[in-house]
Amino acid sequence: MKFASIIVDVPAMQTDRAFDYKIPDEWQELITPGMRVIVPFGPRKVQGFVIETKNHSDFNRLKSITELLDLTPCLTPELLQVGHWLTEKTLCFKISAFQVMLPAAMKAKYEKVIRLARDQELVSLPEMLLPYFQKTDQVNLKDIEKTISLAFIQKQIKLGHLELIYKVKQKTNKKMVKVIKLNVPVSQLEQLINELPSNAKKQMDILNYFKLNSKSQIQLQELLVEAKTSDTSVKSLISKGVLIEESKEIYRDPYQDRNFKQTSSLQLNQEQQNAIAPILSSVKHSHHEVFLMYGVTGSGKTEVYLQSIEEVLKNGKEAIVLVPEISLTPQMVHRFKGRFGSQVAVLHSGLSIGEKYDEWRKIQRKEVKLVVGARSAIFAPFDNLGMIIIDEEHESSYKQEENPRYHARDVAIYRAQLHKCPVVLGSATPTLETFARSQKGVYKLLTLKERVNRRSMPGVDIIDMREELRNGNRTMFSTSLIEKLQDRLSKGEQSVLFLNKRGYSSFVMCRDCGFVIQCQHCDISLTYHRHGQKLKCHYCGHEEHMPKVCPECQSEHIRFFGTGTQKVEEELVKVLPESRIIRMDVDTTGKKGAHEKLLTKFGNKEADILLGTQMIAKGLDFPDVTLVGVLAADTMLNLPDFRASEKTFQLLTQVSGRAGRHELPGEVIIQTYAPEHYSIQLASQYEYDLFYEQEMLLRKNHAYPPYYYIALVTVSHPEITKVVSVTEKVSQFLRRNVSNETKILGPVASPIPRIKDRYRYQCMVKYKREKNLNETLRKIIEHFQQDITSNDLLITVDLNPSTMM
Ligand SMILES: Nc1ncnc2c1ncn2[C@@H]1O[C@H](COP(=O)(O)OP(=O)(O)OP(=O)(O)O)[C@@H](O)[C@H]1O
Ligand SMILES: [Zn+2]
Ligand SMILES: [Zn+2]
Repeated sequence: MKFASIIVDVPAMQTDRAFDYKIPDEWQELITPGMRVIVPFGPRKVQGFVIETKNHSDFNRLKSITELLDLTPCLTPELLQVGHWLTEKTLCFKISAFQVMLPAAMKAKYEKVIRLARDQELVSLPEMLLPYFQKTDQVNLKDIEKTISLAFIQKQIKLGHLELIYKVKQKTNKKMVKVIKLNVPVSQLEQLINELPSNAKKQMDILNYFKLNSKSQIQLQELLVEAKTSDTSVKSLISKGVLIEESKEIYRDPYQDRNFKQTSSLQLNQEQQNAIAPILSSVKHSHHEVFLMYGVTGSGKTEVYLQSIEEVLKNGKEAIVLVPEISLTPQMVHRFKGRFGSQVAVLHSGLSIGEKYDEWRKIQRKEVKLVVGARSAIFAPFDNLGMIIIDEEHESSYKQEENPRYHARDVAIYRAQLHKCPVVLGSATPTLETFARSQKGVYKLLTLKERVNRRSMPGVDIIDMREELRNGNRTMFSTSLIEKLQDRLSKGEQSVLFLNKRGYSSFVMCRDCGFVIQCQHCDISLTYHRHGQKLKCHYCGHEEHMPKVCPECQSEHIRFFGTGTQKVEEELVKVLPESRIIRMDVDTTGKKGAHEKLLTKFGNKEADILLGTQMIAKGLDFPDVTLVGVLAADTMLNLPDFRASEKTFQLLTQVSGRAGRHELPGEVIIQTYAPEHYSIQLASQYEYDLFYEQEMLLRKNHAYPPYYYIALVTVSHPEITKVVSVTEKVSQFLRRNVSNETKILGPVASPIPRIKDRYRYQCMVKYKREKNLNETLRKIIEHFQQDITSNDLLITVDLNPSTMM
């Protein structure tokens, strides 16, 4: 192969295509699609992905590939295909699609280097430059910039004295350690020791160490400690040829030094057996199918995953398990490592860049068979996939909120089709989209109605906080919650207190009657804007003034809301001074490993109450937790988001599911200002099916998913007039180019109308069928290309947004 088609790392519309390069003779056998290379591109060198090799190119005067970064392709042929598909699906650049599939460590980083121009004689350089180029012909721009102005350097470049080049740097490299090996047979050691001069005590210690432990190699660091010896003694033995030193790559293993208790398969109950049978059959017949495993919390879904995977591995295939970032708790990792040991790689954002890179390479080298990870693990470079599992499929973290804006579920289904293997989506509260598909038979529905061992679901009490206020309780804890917390304290049982942070401080509510101000056109709460004391609707643009009294009951106690976990903790200590509290939020879990430490502490019963935000809502399975309290159930209901009710229902169900999972029965207290709201009522009764019906009706009436698809176009620019006029043009163009059934809403200011000094406007497309929509959207971006490249305009398109922000 003489030529390669390459996608270069220049994310722009004009460069979003393959470029041909010559393959130098010595690499013609070496280069295959999926490898990363360095190529000249204009004045600089950039990283690129080889997507094809060929014997013929339609272009002449091609440049050559300069450097080869991989010897094994980092993208398999299948992942290359996934990349092309992602580009089509999410309208992203090809380069972004390829890069998102790789660990951050492999992304190129560029360094600007100033080099002495060819033929440039040192003597004719301006004097101030001399010190830099005495010993070398190139200097980092960063270093030279410290003392010499950029303008001066630029002038020198113009004069042809210097040139600026871009050098590609790799972010992280493999971690290497020094290993010391014995270069003689162990049997000779005795004799060698005797031959050493008597003052070479340390060298003797080293040889004795090898002899006594009958080892032939050891890491240098370990040897120094174990044999209590010094670097110089090791060196002299190396110079004598007794030892040799080698560099060996090691993995940064975040779970090293950890023992995972080995577990084995449990006897499945009847419901579990019914659920696993069709999955196993699909595995056995290499048949692609999407299953929705709809099972209440604690019904044993994870055990079904584990046993399905066992079958996959037995067939010599590989599996991917996605879990939401925040539930990638040690508990979850333990369950997989406990069953599959070293066959498991773990990928999540708590790992360092280097650790992630190492876990990824274990997959690439086929040293593991299974990956458990957050969203991006869906791109694990397995080439013989036998199953993909997405736990808590309703979690919004499966959608990436930046380019490429993909949903892991879509990628999973696409990959599983290519590999002819099943996808299992699991949840106690599936998204409406997914459940609707299972009702239509697109996905196969598997149901687990009961908790394992028929344990009952915890009873739920809804506490009306308006009532509490009327009775003179101005604290954030209801009388009933405090009583029950006290009861648990006296019995030595544990409680979980959950504060829903999302949605705080943005909506306006009456503390006396619970009335929340909503848009008269959209059934969505208005957002409070401190600036100008205004309330705005982010869907239709409607706005009004912040009222002085409640429009419903005339009370003056109308205001916007806000409380943090820290505040809750302070208050809690006041009412329950004897309780031991662990607080988990962004502040206490910022440090690496903190999350895990706090949970372990709680698990060891070193605390009575676990207080936290979203991050404690999922996946936790502690036997002594018998009480769950939700401090403000309705905050999320008021987000400007048509999924607000659905998300509230999901969250309440998840949190309630943490109580009474083992022998002791559980209880749940939900505090709210909107006790009659259907998503709170139905969550408290574990009535997913009824919730589904009711919510579907609303979605139908308001033309939202799953009845309609949504595409969101967001325009941003530092000048508001520009933003408005572009968004207006975008909306008009869309209106002209879609069918009658499709609705175009906008232009309207985005829910967050300005970020980092850029104004944001949006336009929403609601459609059922719109075959050419992607093409139309692409045309829009192309049309504004000039403004995008040179005038700081940004147009983002999100097909299927999970938030409207
Ligand atoms: N067949 C079984 N026999 C005995 N115990 C089981 C069985 N299946 C699961 N369990 C146990 O029941 C508990 C709940 O199961 P699991 O965590 O798998 O449920 P889940 O549906 O995944 O829960 P959630 O969605 O709430 O996280 C666990 O402690 C698990 O070990
Ligand atoms: Zn009121
Ligand atoms: Zn509105």
